[in-house]
Amino acid sequence: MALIAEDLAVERGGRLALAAPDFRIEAGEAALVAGPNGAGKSTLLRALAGLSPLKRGRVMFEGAADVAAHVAYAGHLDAVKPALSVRANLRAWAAIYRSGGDVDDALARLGLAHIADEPAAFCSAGQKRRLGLARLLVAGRRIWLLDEPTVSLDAASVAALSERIAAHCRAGGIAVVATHVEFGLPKGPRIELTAPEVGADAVGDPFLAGAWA
Ligand SMILES: Nc1ncnc2c1ncn2[C@@H]1O[C@H](COP(=O)(O)OP(=O)(O)OP(=O)(O)O)[C@@H](O)[C@H]1O
Repeated sequence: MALIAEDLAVERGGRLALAAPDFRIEAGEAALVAGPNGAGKSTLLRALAGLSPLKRGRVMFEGAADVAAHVAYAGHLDAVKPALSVRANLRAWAAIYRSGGDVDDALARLGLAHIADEPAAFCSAGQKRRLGLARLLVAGRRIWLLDEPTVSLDAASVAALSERIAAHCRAGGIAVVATHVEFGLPKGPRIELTAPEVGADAVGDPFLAGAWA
């Protein structure tokens, strides 16, 4: 019942973007993915979601390699359709996941019931983020991948998110959370990433190299 990664490496733009330590996350655990800007946190989540191909290594869930089929991914972009109502946005996601997830229950749990019939275009940044997180509740997937989920959230919403993740893990789910802001998470491994070493021929980060000065 564990999510296991071995020898993972991913290239983006022709350069090594991720070289992750091996990890094993048991059912009921939440893993914290930590590391400085550019260390590969988003790349790791994208790889687990099947959005970035592996250069090396393997990922397994319950002994099989089709990890992406078990994943619900909340990335940096909110994927909100502004012309649709808040409820219609979530219904569309429930249909995509074919989960039969309870849309109105998810809206209520994320504090969005009062704006369910408003166009999503009217949502504030935090409300859009909560709508993105409500997708997880209707997805019916065992593995939640969350990339900086606290961005734009107020303190009450961070506490509610923490409780939703805890409930997911209590039900036997797994969460993989990349965050610079450590908030209350269920127990689980800490996956510490460092930026892969760049070869002498590689182009470094011009910002970090001081090229703006
Ligand atoms: N679309 C892309 N094309 C090429 N390289 C990319 C792309 N996106 C990210 N990278 C590179 O991949 C490496 C890892 O980036 P990633 O976004 O995974 O880091 P991160 O740890 O999530 O950073 P942050 O804390 O800033 O969000 C960085 O060196 C980055 O420059």
